[in-house]
Amino acid sequence: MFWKNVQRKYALTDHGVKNIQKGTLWTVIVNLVVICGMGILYKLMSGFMDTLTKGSPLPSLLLFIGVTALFLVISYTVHLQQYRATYGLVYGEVKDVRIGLAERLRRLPLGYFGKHDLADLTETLMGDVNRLEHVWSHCLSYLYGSAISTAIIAAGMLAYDWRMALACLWGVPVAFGLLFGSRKVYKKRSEENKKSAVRVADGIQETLENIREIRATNQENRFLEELNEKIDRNEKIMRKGELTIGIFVNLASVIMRLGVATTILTGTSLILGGKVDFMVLFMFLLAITRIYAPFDQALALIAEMFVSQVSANRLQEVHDTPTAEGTEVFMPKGHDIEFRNVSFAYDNQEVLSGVSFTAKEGEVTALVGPSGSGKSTCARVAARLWDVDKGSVLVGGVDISGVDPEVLLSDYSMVFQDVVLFDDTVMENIRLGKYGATDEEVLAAAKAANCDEFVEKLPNGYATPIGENGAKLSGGERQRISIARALLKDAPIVLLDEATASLDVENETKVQGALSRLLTGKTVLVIAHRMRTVEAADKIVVLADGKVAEEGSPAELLKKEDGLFRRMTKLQSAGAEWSI
Ligand SMILES: Nc1ncnc2c1ncn2[C@@H]1O[C@H](COP(=O)(O)OP(=O)(O)OP(=O)(O)O)[C@@H](O)[C@H]1O
Repeated sequence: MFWKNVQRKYALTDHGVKNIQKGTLWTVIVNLVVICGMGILYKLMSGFMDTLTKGSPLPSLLLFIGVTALFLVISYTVHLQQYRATYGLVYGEVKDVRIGLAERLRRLPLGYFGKHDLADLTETLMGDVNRLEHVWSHCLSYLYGSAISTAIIAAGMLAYDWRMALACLWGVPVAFGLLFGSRKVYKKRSEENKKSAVRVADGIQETLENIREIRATNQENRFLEELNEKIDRNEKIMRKGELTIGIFVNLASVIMRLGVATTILTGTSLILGGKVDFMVLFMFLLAITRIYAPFDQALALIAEMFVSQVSANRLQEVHDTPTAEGTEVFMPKGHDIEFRNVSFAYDNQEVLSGVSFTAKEGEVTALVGPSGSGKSTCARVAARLWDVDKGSVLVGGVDISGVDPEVLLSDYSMVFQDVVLFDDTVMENIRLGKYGATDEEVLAAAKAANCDEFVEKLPNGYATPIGENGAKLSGGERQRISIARALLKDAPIVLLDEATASLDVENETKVQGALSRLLTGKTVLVIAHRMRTVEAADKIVVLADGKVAEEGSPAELLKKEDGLFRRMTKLQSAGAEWSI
């Protein structure tokens, strides 16, 4: 129960908590071995005292050298074991926790990423894990081990002389009580600290990502001033936090050290009263240094332990968020996509409400409607990138909310307007469409998507790296890579979001040819802003305010006198005649 709590509280893996247990055990052994060393010293001293006071023969030096040498060997061995169990094993834990987090993030529904920005998640993966690593390696085992060994030593001391034991030990519970009592203050400071650090990271990321727009609008100074302000505020919050922690930790350390003074005072008065001899005081003074040493180390880090709670909670939040799970068996009867009374909301803001329509296999179904009417949301929901709130989406009669997203998505090809590319070569970016595709397959898909024309001009052809998110390519070139990916994947369902919008007329005509090859016999859901894109569609679903306003073939809808589709088509043809 105790260890389960520790595991959850400090976001440890099963393996990690076992390492902490091991580290605790070795810390107990180390502390007890060191106290035995004190015993050897005490024995030597009392031998000398007896020689001085009672005239006993000098203790055998050879025996003491032998015992000390043995002690050193044992001490070295147990310290090494403790080091391995605390520092050594923790590095494996860091790796496991990061991999576990990344795996979890991979399986989370997209909605989660809408609520957390990139800087925040990067901070969790890197900063929070780093902070916890320090606590796992430097604090937990030391603190728990010291608590156990002190309890054992304290029991021995109390049995030997309870007055001296109390004089020695009273500072430990008081100091730790003070620190535990002030935990809330640390937590508050550290939450403030974390928020302001994420705000700085956000500000830097936003400025770098939007540097083009910032320069184009001459807003550099304003952005820099805002960033400076965030950095200044963060520094002030950090200083305030450090000061608060420093005050409590130093106060606790002073209280604990007062134990030395009370031991000397009590020991002296007991010696004067003839109740104990000097060697008892000497023994307790030796013991006290050993009890304080590990706690001193823990004291310096205990604040970090409390502060790390905020990081652990952030990690735990990722682990507690339900992942998009489902069965790995997906055997639909055909690939019709059926929306049954689907409602969906982003952050309680309903965007789709009671949407019902069917996109048939072998047909092109176009989603049209005013901006913000919910077309892209429909496409995302159709691929389970988000889960619906009410109703259901069926593919070939199977409710997709019960299918593992990875398995489901192997049946989808997607070409969206905002193409995502990786900092790799053209070849590898296309190969992403189909895991393990041969070079020949990749080149055939690239050719069909009309990529040859721009790739020939690149210094290393298909082996040319294209920069972060394809920064070295034009919008049309990026989109052709995305179409090549979809062609390579050749999945039975194709989602297109204005796939040819960034192409010039000549390229659009060429790519349309490739697209028609891709679309033959598939279930195609096209999101179209330009009405001429959907002239050849088999069916049109018109969305307005998240509801289906009209449905039918283009010809049927054009006949509707006061229809939305007819009005939009008319408006766009009027727009086409207008020019600067
Ligand atoms: N990630 C998100 N979080 C919150 N709200 C969102 C998110 N994505 C879209 N919305 C909102 O949902 C509504 C529908 O957006 P959606 O992108 O589906 O519309 P659309 O019809 O595709 O628009 P457009 O034609 O302009 O691309 C809009 O009001 C939009 O502001």
